[in-house]
Amino acid sequence: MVSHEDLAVRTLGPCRIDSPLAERLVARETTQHSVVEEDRILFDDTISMAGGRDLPVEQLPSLEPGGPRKRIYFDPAKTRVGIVTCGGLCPGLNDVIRGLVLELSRHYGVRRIVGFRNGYRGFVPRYGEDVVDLTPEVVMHIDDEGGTILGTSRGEQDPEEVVDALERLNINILFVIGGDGTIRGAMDVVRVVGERGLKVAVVGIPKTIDNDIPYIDQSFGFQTAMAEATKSIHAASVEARSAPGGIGLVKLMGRHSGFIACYATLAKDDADYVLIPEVPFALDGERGLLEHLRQRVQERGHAVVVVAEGAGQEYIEGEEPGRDASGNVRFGDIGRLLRKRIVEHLDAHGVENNVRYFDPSYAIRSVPANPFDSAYCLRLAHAAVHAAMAGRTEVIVARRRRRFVHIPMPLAVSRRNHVDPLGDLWLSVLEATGQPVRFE
Ligand SMILES: Nc1ncnc2c1ncn2[C@@H]1O[C@H](COP(=O)(O)OP(=O)(O)OP(=O)(O)O)[C@@H](O)[C@H]1O
Ligand SMILES: O=P(O)(O)OC[C@H]1O[C@](O)(CO)[C@@H](O)[C@@H]1O
Ligand SMILES: [Mg+2]
Repeated sequence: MVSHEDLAVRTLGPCRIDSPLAERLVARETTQHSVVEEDRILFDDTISMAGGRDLPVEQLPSLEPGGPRKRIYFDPAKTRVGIVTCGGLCPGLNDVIRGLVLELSRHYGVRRIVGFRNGYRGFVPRYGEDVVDLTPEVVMHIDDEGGTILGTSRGEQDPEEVVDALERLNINILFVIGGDGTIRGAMDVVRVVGERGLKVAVVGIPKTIDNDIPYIDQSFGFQTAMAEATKSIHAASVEARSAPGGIGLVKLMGRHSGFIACYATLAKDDADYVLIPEVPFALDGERGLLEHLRQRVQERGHAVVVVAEGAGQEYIEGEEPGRDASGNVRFGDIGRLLRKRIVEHLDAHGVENNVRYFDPSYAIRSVPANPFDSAYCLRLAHAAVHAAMAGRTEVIVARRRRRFVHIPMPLAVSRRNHVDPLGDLWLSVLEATGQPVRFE
């Protein structure tokens, strides 16, 4: 259970400098729409969860609100900022970079902002990466494109070398935009910064199309990626309905969490089956997927199956899952395996079938953010700048139940966000598809 201590945010020191934004904050109070900096946001949101702790309200676990402070830690005129993007692509990376640069320069008056190229390797001299000066002019229209203007990478780098680069460039604030691995890397940087007695704030903006960062409503780019995925589900459905025994099979990204598969399915409401890593399924047997699918195709003439890449890995034989440069598992292709097994099963039962396999893969994450995600990215960037200028460190900024909050990095990587097989989302998927609760 998350405790009060888990939610404590680290700061570099007292805020003694008047914020250039202070005037705008005078009339603010805690309402449904804002939380003042002196207030806290309760972690639990049901009576049973909060009541179960048996604590007075002021001792209940609570989060520090995000947003501007009246006084800040860093002197903007003397502050130098670094930005890095790491891990896989995600719609909105450029929006976040743009938002950070514009907020820092226009509202705080920070004049020295650099981007490190290609993830954490951009700090390490042997890669020979250049450093990019980021000005409002440079970033103004970068949100029109997907990807990241800074480039990104996977693969471990020595945090000592990262901090060497921060020292060489006199960086006071480092913004890291990335997923769980990136946040772990940032925690190593914070440790080395502390060991060297430096005052560098490290603030993260969590990025993942998989939506697997816990304790937050939704990661930026997720909505765009899942909207993009619906196009493949629609195409699969059209193909399936247009051929005798048509079966549209769509494989979507989602290594450990099936959020994209679930939401894209709900958005399109065309799929008959959704398979995700969190819910194991039997393939064979009377109550297995293949037999259910055969009956469905015979009854309705067609079917659509959506599968997340991490689902059903136990069926991929003879292949040890590989690892990428960061140590993340590289799964076998469950889509191809399903296609083969579906064809074999229906052929064996003399059922005509036409399987159309879609693997949109990188296409769903390399697009520019949609307007909702763009607005979200901008607000996350603002929150990250406010947090860093106020000397917060080893935190990510995020929206939780519609409030912007600071979440300590150790908590953000303490577990993964999963689709709960007993939760509301999976229930909605079962209602939408009509698939059995379990294939067993
Ligand atoms: N456990 C870890 N400790 C320190 N650094 C890490 C760790 N895991 C990953 N990193 C570093 O963080 C960077 C990005 O990690 P990774 O490739 O896992 O992507 P990610 O941030 O998790 O994003 P994605 O959602 O795309 O997986 C890499 O440079 C990697 O070396
Ligand atoms: O091929 P890459 O770039 O390593 O990324 C693939 C992985 O990245 C993710 O999109 C997460 O960022 C996963 O869904 C996917 O397995
Ligand atoms: Mg990751």
